[in-house]
Amino acid sequence: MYSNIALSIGGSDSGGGAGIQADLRTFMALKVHGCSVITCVTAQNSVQVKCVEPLKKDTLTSQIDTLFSDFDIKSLKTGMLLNDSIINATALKLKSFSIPKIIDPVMVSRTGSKLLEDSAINAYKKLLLPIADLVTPNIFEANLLSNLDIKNQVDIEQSAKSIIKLGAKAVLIKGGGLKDMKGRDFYLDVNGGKKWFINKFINTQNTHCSGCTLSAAICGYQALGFDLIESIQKSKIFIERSLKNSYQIGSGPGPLGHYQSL
Ligand SMILES: Nc1ncnc2c1ncn2[C@@H]1O[C@H](COP(=O)(O)OP(=O)(O)OP(=O)(O)O)[C@@H](O)[C@H]1O
Ligand SMILES: Cc1ncc(COP(=O)(O)O)c(N)n1
Repeated sequence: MYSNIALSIGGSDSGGGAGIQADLRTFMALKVHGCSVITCVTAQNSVQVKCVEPLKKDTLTSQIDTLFSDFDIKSLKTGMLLNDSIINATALKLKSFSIPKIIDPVMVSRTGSKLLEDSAINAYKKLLLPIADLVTPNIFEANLLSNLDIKNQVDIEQSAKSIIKLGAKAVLIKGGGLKDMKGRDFYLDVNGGKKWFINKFINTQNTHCSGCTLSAAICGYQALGFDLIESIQKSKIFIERSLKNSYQIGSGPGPLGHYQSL
């Protein structure tokens, strides 16, 4: 138990909803040991992100070096990376690790605050997509990565093709930003493999951290040895159950109640 190790690289959410805190809860639910590399500290609750403070570059890279010098990390995911400098430093380090890398291109919080500077989108495209084994954008993020204005399922498939052309080995576009598409995500890989992954719609406002949880679950299942497709399949079940267990802790959307897998 807990002999498999996964790593999350992202921001701290002081409200305990999203970011590193959500990822560690997810890893724990899957009985995977979770390590964390913090990129930024956010002061955040269920209705706002009050401030964001990035860590110094050396503090960031030192966290990565320290972990990899001792632990046999089986998979990793990235979340909030905020700016060019963090993206550059992270990409440079990650290039040398041949473990599954899931890139969750977090750009804006559920409460509407920017978690990625506008100028950093090019760095995402140039440096992170080419080293991604899977990238998991929502509709807003897919629009920016593919320069499209997605309106329907056909556009989602078109956007996925553009993202693969940027170098990602696979992409999973979360359809929830479109009407009647919550729970429906489109997968495409570099070999032309494609599939709609679908879970039941859960009627809840408490969806803070659903994206972080999905990418962390995929990363966690990969740390346990499942291949990418199996990991996505299992993560969709995990998400549905965790959404059913979601709860409210403040006046805004609450977090998922991470489902304890057996
Ligand atoms: N109400 C819902 N019912 C069922 N599945 C949902 C619901 N909301 C989201 N999902 C699923 O949860 C996962 C995360 O999707 P979502 O669109 O919320 O990501 P996101 O916008 O990146 O989330 P966030 O930025 O809040 O962390 C996807 O697999 C999606 O299909
Ligand atoms: C540190 C951090 N990382 C990610 C999110 C995105 O989650 P959400 O879209 O639910 O606000 C967040 N709010 N904070």
